[in-house]
Amino acid sequence: MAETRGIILAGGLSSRMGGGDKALLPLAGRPMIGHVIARLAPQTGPLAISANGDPARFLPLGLPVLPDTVPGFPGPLAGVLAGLDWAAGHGADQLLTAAADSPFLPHDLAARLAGAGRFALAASPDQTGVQRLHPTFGLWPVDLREALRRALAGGSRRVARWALDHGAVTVAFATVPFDPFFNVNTPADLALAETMAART
Ligand SMILES: Nc1nc2c(ncn2[C@@H]2O[C@H](COP(=O)(O)OP(=O)(O)OP(=O)(O)O)[C@@H](O)[C@H]2O)c(=O)[nH]1
Repeated sequence: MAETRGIILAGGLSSRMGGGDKALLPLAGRPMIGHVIARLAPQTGPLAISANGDPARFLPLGLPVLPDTVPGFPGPLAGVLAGLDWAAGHGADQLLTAAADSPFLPHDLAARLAGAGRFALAASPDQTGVQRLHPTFGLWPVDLREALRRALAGGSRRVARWALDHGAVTVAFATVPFDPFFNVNTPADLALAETMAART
């Protein structure tokens, strides 16, 4: 059976939030990333946090922190690469990824993605019913990591495009009662997440 490890993508600049770590902002009594850990941990093997800078700020969460290995802030794909290298180093076959700023991710994320194939990305319909990809939520085969490394070295930053070009299938999730991939980018989103957390 395939062994899977998981990472929570928490790098990036959080510029729409005014900088700092979105992942550590308090939401319903704990850091936002705490909600993601609580939902993801039962779904996969060992977890790590993908983040840059001083790892000590994540110490209370008790998970290893993986810095990006691509210079600058090239986006979440660099975090996926660091996660794939970490998973490969521990003999895992696959990597489950989730974003730290989506505190209501599906409880059946891993099962649904794994049921679709060895490389799968999540999607959900927008308000017009069109399926939108959420490429930070995926199940990635470890053996694609050298191809991803080359793509990043060549300047590729578009997660969804790269994944679809490498055989990823998409898995559609329901948005009732709300979109489980709702993500917190701004202070207004954080306020909305508080009201959503009170209802979950
Ligand atoms: N490891 C890693 N994660 C990233 C990087 N950029 C974004 N992420 C993560 O990917 C997810 C989506 O990021 P965005 O909201 O698009 O970008 P952001 O930098 O967090 O926020 P903005 O600056 O407001 O766009 C979040 O969970 C981020 O923490 C990166 O360069 N490295």
